Amino acid sequence: MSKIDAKILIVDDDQDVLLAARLFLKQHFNIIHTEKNPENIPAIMKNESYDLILLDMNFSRDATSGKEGFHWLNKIIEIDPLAVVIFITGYGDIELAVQGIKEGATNFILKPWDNKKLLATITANLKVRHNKEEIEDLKSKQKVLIANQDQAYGNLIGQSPAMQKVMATVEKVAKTEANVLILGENGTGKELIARAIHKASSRRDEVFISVDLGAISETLFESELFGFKKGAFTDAKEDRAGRFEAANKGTVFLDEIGNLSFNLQSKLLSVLQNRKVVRLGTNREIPIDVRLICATNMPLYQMVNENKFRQDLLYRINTVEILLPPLRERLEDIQQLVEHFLVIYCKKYKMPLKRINPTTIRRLEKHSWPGNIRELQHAVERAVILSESNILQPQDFFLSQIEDGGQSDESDDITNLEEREKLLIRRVIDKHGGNISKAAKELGLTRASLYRRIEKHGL
Ligand SMILES: Nc1ncnc2c1ncn2[C@@H]1O[C@H](COP(=O)(O)OP(=O)(O)OP(=O)(O)O)[C@@H](O)[C@H]1O
Repeated sequence: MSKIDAKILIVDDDQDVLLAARLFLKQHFNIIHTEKNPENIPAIMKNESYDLILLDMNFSRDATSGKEGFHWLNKIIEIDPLAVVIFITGYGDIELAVQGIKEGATNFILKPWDNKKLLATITANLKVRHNKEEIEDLKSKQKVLIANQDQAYGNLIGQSPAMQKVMATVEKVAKTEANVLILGENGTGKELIARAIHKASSRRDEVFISVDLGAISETLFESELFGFKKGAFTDAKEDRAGRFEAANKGTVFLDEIGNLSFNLQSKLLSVLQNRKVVRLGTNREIPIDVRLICATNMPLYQMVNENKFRQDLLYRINTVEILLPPLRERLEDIQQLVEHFLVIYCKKYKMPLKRINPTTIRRLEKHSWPGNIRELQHAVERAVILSESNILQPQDFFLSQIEDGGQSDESDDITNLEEREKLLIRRVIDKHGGNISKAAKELGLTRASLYRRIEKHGL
């Protein structure tokens, strides 16, 4: 019979117990160590790591209080927080043993024991150690993932009074559990603000799950958000947790909430009211503990008046509201943002740090930035890639003139068809903040043919 690969320590002041346990367990497990004196536990554990420890509850003669057992249990957990400890106890001490489990023991076994039962208890509890290790491993991976995710979003920049006010609200609201509604045009930084609230909250070590409601179809809404059981529908090949469940103890960010149909608004409201989800294909309610942050670029209050958005849902999500002004209303932030993105992109493309002169900044301040900060970010990235010089000039940003005052349209001077096409493509891409899919749609092209034209014109 092959032995189970496990290292077990038995601590008991009764030599007979140690001997009997050792002889029996040696037949089933690789390494068995025994110790008569609990005082030696710290020294032993300094050099060895055990998969499981069997620990007597009372050491001194006639002792029955279990105090010693608790003392040594605490010591063991202090040395190895993942330790799996099984108390060895007499019939009269069951209540104490149960107390021991509350204090951190994994299980208990009664003396004199039945060998089969001892074996079954040890085998079952060895898995506990394995599970604890797996959980620790997942937790540390989660930390790395969270840090990585945050890095992709970067810091919140903005010295304009409007942004300073937003930042002060973020700081205040982060300390609470209040639901937050962030309103603002596309690309104004709604998700970045939501992440900043999460990062400054007591949930910062848990996950931040972002759900783009505009991208989830009516049919997928429930399975994506609430999860499903294997077989609940044709493609449900395995049980799956929904985003709410996955975000448990963390934050859920529901982006584009204004895009939800009336029917789905009711389903969402019911989950928010009950704080429970039911996976598709089951009846079991799963409690969820999430911080809710919603965002939209749609006029929710007007939609309520037009019966397009439920008033009760609005009141549930808007405990605190943050309004992000468009970039054209906080021009003071442009210089700082450009410098911020220059550092990021020069590093990304392994170039010496490029600079920008005041004339270029003034020119950027004149642009209306319909795609807001995302558009500015893409414009800086493009300028970093394409500009030959170390100091960026207005022309490096390919800004269209028509939006910036309306007096002159550079296309008026262009009679060459190729040049006109180039200008038009540049403008539409700028208008959509660099979003190729949207630009292609507006131009009536497929993404592939837009890419071909971008290449042809060297855009
Ligand atoms: N104040 C800011 N400081 C630095 N970077 C910012 C700031 N605001 C936005 N950004 C950057 O601009 C980009 C767009 O921001 P974000 O995705 O948060 O906008 P959004 O309002 O959620 O957009 P959408 O409405 O399209 O979902 C991101 O890369 C973000 O890091």
